[in-house]
Amino acid sequence: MGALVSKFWLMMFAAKEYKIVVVGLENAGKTTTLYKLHLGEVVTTPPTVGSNVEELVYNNIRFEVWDLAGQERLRTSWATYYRGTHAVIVVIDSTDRARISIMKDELFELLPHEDLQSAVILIFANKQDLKNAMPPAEITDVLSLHSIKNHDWHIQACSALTGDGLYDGLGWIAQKVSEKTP
Ligand SMILES: Nc1nc2c(ncn2[C@@H]2O[C@H](COP(=O)(O)OP(=O)(O)OP(=O)(O)O)[C@@H](O)[C@H]2O)c(=O)[nH]1
Ligand SMILES: [Mg+2]
Repeated sequence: MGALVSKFWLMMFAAKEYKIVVVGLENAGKTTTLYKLHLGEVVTTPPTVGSNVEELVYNNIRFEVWDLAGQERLRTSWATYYRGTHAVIVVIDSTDRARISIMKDELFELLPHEDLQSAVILIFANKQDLKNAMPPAEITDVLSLHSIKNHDWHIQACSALTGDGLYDGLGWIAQKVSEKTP
């Protein structure tokens, strides 16, 4: 009986873990975002090769967050992480006007992937602490976000350095995933 009860609680608890994958071009701020959320600190790391994974708890919801590598030769590995994903976070360097069209191509390549059909998409318009950052409305236009029809999406201005906006974005994901699987 005791074992049955603890299995029940384990299942209830386990049911509340959601998987997030974090993608974006190199230097966008994905790893900085992950560790600012995980540790509350800015951690300086070399460019990611492979991935980092950490658990975050927000509003009693557990997230397993996978921070992937953004360099061009490593982006082909993103799809190997998609299975079981509830949310994708796309981190944008809002100052990088030259390469945002590359991120648009990457975004529209990942959206139809079969493992992401029920995933919600959060775009972090990162580096808003810098003067020349594009505002979210401009990024929305350049990325043609309004043409996304099959996924819930949301854009959030943020700075992984100061932490501004990060929990607003995570809160949007928390709300969306718990609506889908109450
Ligand atoms: N000013 C500013 N700099 C940031 C911000 N977020 C990240 N950075 C800086 O951007 C650089 C790249 O950050 P990373 O988090 O390593 O970037 P990444 O997206 O993980 O890059 P890859 O691992 O190569 O894909 C670092 O020098 C960070 O300190 C931000 O919000 N504002
Ligand atoms: Mg990284």
